Amino acid sequence: MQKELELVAVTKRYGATVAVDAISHHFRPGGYACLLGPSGCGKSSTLRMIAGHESVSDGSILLGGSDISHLPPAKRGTAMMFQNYALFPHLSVAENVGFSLKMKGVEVAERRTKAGEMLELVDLSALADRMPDQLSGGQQQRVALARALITRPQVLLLDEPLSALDPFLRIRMRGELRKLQRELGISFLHVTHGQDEALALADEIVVMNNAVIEQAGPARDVFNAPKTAFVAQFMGGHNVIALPDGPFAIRADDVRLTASDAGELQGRVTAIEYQGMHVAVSARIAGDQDVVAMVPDNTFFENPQNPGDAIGLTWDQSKLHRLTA
Ligand SMILES: Nc1ncnc2c1ncn2[C@@H]1O[C@H](COP(=O)(O)OP(=O)(O)OP(=O)(O)O)[C@@H](O)[C@H]1O
Repeated sequence: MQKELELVAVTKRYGATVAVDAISHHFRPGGYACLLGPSGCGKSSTLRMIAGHESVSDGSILLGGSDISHLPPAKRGTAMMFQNYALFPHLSVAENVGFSLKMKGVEVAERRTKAGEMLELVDLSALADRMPDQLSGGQQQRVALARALITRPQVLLLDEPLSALDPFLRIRMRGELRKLQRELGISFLHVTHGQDEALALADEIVVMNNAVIEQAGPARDVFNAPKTAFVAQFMGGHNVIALPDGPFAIRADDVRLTASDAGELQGRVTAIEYQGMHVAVSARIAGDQDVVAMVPDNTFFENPQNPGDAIGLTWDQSKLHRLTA
C-alpha cells in the first residue's frame, strides 16, 4: 500500500526572502508528479524540504499521515536524486549504489547482492565494477537512480534529473524514468523548468510561480484549461487574449483563419512561419494584441496568406478558457 505525501501550508523563508509561501497539496500515491515553474519560483526549496535537506520554516510534511517534517533524511521514507548525480568518484558503481547500506552497517556480501539487484533494475549489471569517470552521462544517471532506490523509498525525489544530459539522451532517459516509475509503483516527484518534460512524464503537474502553486492537476487538464495567464503562457501553445468580457486563453491550434469580414476578431497577418506539420500565422488584432494560429500545413496551402493580408480569426466558443488573472 503506497503512502500519500501531503504538504500542509509548507513555508520556507531564507532571511527576508519567502521562497515557498504556505503551499498545500496532496500527491497521489504511486503517481508521477512534476513540480514545474520558472527559475527561482521555489521548486527546489520545496523538494529539499520534503527530502529533509532543508528545514521547514512553517507548516508540515506528512507521509502516510505521519508528520515527517523534522525527521532526518534517511528516516523519512523518501530518497533524493540530485541534478549532478553526486557520485563518489573513488567508489565503484556497485559501491556507490550500496553506500547508504554501508552507512546503516549492512555487511559487505548483502550490500553487494542488494546493489546487484538495483543495477539490474536500471540495466547496468555489466558495469558494476567500473568507476564513475568511466561512465557516460546517461549511465551515471542510472547509477544515481539505483543509489536512491536501494533505500526502498516510498517517494523518489528528482531535482532536474535530466538537465545535465544532451537533448537526445534526455528524451531517452525520460522514457526510462517513466517506465521505471510504472514498474516500481512508487511515487516520483520530479522538479523541472521544462514544460515539455513535465507533459511527457507527469500524471500530475503542479505549476509553481512566485513561491505559490498556481495550478495543479492532470497534465492534460493543466495544458488544456490553464486558469491563469501565467500558466497559459508558461505551458506554451496558447494565446492569451483580452476580450471585452475579460482575459481568455485559447490554444493556437484551435484558432482558425477566415475571411477578413468574418470571425470573432479581425486583424492583419504579421508573420508566417512554416513548421512542417503546421504553419504558424501571427496576426495583430485591435488593441495591439498578437494572436498566433497554428494552421495544419495542407489547410494553409489551400489558401495561403501573406504578411499584410487582412484576415478574420475564429474558434469554437467551447475552446476559450476564462483566466482569473
Ligand atoms: N540557501 C538560500 N539562501 C537564500 N536564498 C535562497 C537559498 N536557496 C534559495 N534561495 C532563494 O529562494 C528562492 C527560491 O529558490 P529555489 O531554488 O527553491 O527556486 P527554484 O524554483 O528551484 O529555481 P531553479 O530552477 O533556478 O533552481 C529564490 O529567490 C532563491 O534565490
